[in-house]
Amino acid sequence: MENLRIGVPSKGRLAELATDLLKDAGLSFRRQDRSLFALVKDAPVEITFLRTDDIPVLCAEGAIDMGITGSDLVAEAGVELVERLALGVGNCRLAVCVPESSAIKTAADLDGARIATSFPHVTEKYLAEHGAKAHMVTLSGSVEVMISLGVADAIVDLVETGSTLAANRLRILDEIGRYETILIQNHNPRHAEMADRVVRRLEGVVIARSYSLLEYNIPRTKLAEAEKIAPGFNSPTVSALEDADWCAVRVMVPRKQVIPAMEQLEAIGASAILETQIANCRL
Ligand SMILES: Nc1ncnc2c1ncn2[C@@H]1O[C@H](COP(=O)(O)OP(=O)(O)OP(=O)(O)O)[C@@H](O)[C@H]1O
Ligand SMILES: O=P(O)(O)OC[C@H]1O[C@H](OP(=O)(O)OP(=O)(O)O)[C@H](O)[C@@H]1O
Ligand SMILES: [Mg+2]
Repeated sequence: MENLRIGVPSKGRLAELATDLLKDAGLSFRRQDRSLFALVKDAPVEITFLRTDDIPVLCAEGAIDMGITGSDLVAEAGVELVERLALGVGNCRLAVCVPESSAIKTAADLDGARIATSFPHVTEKYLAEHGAKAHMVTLSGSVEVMISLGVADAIVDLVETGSTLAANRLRILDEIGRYETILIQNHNPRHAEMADRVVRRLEGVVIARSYSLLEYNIPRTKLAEAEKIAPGFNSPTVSALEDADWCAVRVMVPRKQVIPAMEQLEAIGASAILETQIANCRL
C-alpha cells in the first residue's frame, strides 16, 4: 500500500508547532536543509513541507492525504475537507478593525468602505450577512499598515494578543470568527487505517499537553468533596493507604485548573499533593 502523505508548514509560526507535535506522537522525521520531503521512521508515512495557506487546497485535491494548518485558512479556501482534530495551539481570532477615531461604528457602516485583508472570501461572506458591500484590497501580509498608507478604511486580519492593533492605533469593530491549528484530511486518504492511527497518536499528545496528573492523600471522609474539586477525565483512581482512615488519589486535571485545585484540596485537608506532567496518554 502507498504511504500516507501529510502536509506540514515549511515555515512560519506553525512550522515548529506542527513538527514538535508529530515528533511527540512518535512520528519522527529529519528535514534536510530546505528539502521539501521527508520519510517518517518506522511508519508508512511521508511528510511534505508546504506553505501553510496552500495546505487546505492541496489536501482537498488529494496531493496530500492529511495536513496541519489553521482553521482560518481552511475557511478561506472554502474547500471540502474533513477536520479530524483540533491541536490545541495557534489560537487566534479574525476581526474587522478600524482606526480608534473612525466614524465606522457598525458592520453596516462598512458599506462602500475599502477593506484590506488576506481573507477576501471570509470577509465577503461576513459583509453579505450584514448587508454591506465593500471594495476589497487583497494582500498577503502587513495588512495593518494599509490604513495609514491610505489604501483602506478598515482591515480584516488575525488578532492574537492585540499588540499589532495597539501599535497601529486600531480597534476591533467586530469579531468574524475564532480559529486554531487543526489536522485535516481528504475524503479518500491513501492509507485510511494509518490516517486513523495518526489521529489517535496526535490526540494522545494533545490531551496529555492540556492535562496534569495530580496525586494526593486525603481522609476518606473528605473524598467526596475532593472529587467535586477535581472530578478527573473519567473518574479519579482511589487506593487504600496503611492508615485505613486515609486514601491516595490520582486524577487528571486541566493544566489551567491545577493551582486552584491544589489550593482547594489543601484547604479541605489533603496532603502530599503532587503535580506531574503527562507526556502522552490513551484514554
Ligand atoms: N498572531 C497570529 N497571527 C497570525 N497567524 C496566527 C497567529 N496566531 C496563530 N496564527 C495561525 O498561524 C497561521 C499563519 O501561519 P503562517 O505559516 O503563515 O505563519 P506566519 O508566521 O504568519 O508566516 P508569514 O511570515 O509567512 O506570514 C494563521 O493562518 C493562523 O492559523
Ligand atoms: O495580535 P497580535 O499578537 O499582534 O498578532 C496578530 C498579528 O500577527 C500576524 O502577523 P504576522 O506576524 O504573521 O506578520 P505578517 O503580516 O507578515 O504575516 C497577523 O497578521 C497580525 O498582524
Ligand atoms: Mg503571517
